[in-house]
Amino acid sequence: MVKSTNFSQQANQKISREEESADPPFEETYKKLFDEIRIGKATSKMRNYQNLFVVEECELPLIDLELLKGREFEREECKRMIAQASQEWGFFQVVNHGISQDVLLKMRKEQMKLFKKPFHEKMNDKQLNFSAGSYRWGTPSATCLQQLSWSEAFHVPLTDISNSIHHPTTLSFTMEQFATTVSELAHNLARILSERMGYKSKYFREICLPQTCYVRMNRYPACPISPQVFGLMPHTDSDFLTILHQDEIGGLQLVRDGKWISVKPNPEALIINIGDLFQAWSNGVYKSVEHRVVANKAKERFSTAFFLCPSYDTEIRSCFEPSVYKRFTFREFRQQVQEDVKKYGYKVGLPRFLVSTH
Ligand SMILES: C=C1C[C@]23C[C@@]1(O)CC[C@H]2[C@@]12CC[C@H](O)[C@@](C)(C(=O)O1)[C@H]2[C@@H]3C(=O)O
Ligand SMILES: O=C(O)CCC(=O)C(=O)O
Ligand SMILES: [Fe+2]
Repeated sequence: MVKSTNFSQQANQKISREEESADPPFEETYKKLFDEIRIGKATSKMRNYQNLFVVEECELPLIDLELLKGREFEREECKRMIAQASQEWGFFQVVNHGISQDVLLKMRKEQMKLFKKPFHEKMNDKQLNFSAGSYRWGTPSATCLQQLSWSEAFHVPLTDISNSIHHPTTLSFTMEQFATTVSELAHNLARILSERMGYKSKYFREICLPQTCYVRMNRYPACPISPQVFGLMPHTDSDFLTILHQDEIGGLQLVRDGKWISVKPNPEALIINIGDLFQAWSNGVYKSVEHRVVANKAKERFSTAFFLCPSYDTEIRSCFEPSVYKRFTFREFRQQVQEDVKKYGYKVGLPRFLVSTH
């Protein structure tokens, strides 16, 4: 009797410990993949995969958006730099971007509080008033360690953010402030990039609506088996453009001239990257570049991203002929990505839509 009481007490303690843990249960859920390490399969695969260890650190092209408020020649120079970085790097960073440090700081603080909640609460949270499926972690489709992302995220459409304001909390209020200001910046950048291609229009304002644009709050827990697993596996973004704010930990890497390079963190700057849809629309002029996050062995890391996406029925076609890509709707693109991820464990992306040359 004494024994069984002890046992149930222990079990209860274990359950409450598990319930209280904020970290997703990576090891338990992906036990099979972790067995790869024990039998030595993972390391040899990793070596073949891509060189994870030798990466140079770089500073992304830095653009001061204050210039957009300057004289005609300053405005022109700023726009030229934005277009040039989008063509050559697919990535750049901006300062004096109009989103106050106060909003960025508040956003990060609220995000940290949110992720501190016990795992089961994040999975089932009713108080947050986000749609089902907003909370994501790991990679359900992973068949090997290289396809597993050691991270958790809240992936929230702008419409959910506006709705959450009906049950005001500091989190919903801060997200609304963040989303409104960052969304405005995204639209301004999209307009500049389209004007540089000769298009003066409200195109992006008309097609990118709050239902399909979203804010993604990422948390990368410290990962004891880094670098055998990524914080976020290599991918390109399925949008027009992404605006990212990362903390001082570092870990974001991108492909430049065929090599992986790591981005030097600058918490005052916002990182902008071109997504697949801008590459298709610009007929390959602006580049959607592969990037990934390397998990940190000792420290957790946070980032917040805004994705500028069109409504699902929008047809994406290139702004000049002959087009490198077939026309596709955003819905078709998303479906193809999901199909590929399910089938192969990774996203194929734009190459699926190339016009065949024979
Ligand atoms: C398995 C995958 C889903 C994803 C593309 C990827 O191959 C790797 C990362 C995933 C991610 C993360 C950020 C964005 O939410 C997302 C839309 C993206 O561009 O890369 C998703 C992809 C997805 O669900 O399409
Ligand atoms: O966290 C980062 O630095 C990158 C996040 C990212 O690439 C994404 O959410 O698509
Ligand atoms: Fe990304």
